[in-house]
Amino acid sequence: MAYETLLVETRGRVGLVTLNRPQALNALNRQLLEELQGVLAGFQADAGIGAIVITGSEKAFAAGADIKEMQPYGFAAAVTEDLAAGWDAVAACRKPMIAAVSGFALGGGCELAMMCDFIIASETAKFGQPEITLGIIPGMGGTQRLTRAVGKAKAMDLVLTGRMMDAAEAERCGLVARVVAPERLLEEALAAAEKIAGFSLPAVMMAKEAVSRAQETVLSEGMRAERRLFHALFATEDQKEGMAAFIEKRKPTFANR
Ligand SMILES: CC(C)(O)CC(=O)SCCNC(=O)CCNC(=O)[C@H](O)C(C)(C)COP(=O)(O)OP(=O)(O)OC[C@H]1O[C@@H](n2cnc3c(N)ncnc32)[C@H](O)[C@@H]1OP(=O)(O)O
Repeated sequence: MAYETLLVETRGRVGLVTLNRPQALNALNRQLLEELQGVLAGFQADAGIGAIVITGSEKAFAAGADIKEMQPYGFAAAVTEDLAAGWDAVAACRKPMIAAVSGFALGGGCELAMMCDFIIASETAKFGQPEITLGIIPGMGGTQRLTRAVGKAKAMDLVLTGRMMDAAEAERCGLVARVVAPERLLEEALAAAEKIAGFSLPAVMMAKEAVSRAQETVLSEGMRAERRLFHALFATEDQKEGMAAFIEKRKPTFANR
């Protein structure tokens, strides 16, 4: 299938999505959102895909939501169309997603990266929530996910000043999991994704669900959720296989059931 705003490939068990609107620094418009929703639904349904990498260009992961598309909106249209709500479907993808970020990840670009389960950044990456400079605030989860990722002080600094932070600062404050040289970015992200895709998919999905729960609830609720997911995995063939393989000193072969 051909897309206008994305390049879509599979590399082994990894689905690779490259944002592809170079003329607009990968600004996230309606068409890109619709195409991304479709691609992720396809990867979700494809038993051969165990993890997903979302990346952009060397200059920009994404420079935010498309300002030219948003500019004519009034309050009534924003509220009735629920502007930005379509991104919830992207964040709801149940397979692990890694953002491989080079260059600008601003506004919606930073928010898209934060919808992924973790971010691997090139040394050239720049993160920010500059919406305040446009007379708005983040609308794709920036005030919420950024605050959970980096804490109130840093989130307030970024959201209220609209400044950018570089990859080193983003790693120091916990937004980014790893920083790598620009030429190693995709290789590193694909290797991490392939590694994840080699594990039992039910275990991977439950691990993702359990860690994600920690972002949303109090400790006691999160502990209960973790315990139930942990118990449930003892009903899988993969648990038997994984533990038998350890005891027999061999590599496990997971069947994803
Ligand atoms: C989702 C919400 C609700 O949270 C809201 C948002 O995401 S609002 C958007 C937040 N993002 C921004 O404010 C960043 C806007 N872009 C920039 O500040 C700059 O483009 C830059 C600093 C990222 C890069 O600057 P520079 O290298 O000088 O490139 P430009 O000439 O500015 O850009 C090239 C080209 O891309 C177009 N562009 C860039 N960003 C966007 C955008 N977010 N939406 C639409 N178009 C964008 C820019 O207009 C240029 O196009 P042309 O004018 O050459 O046609």
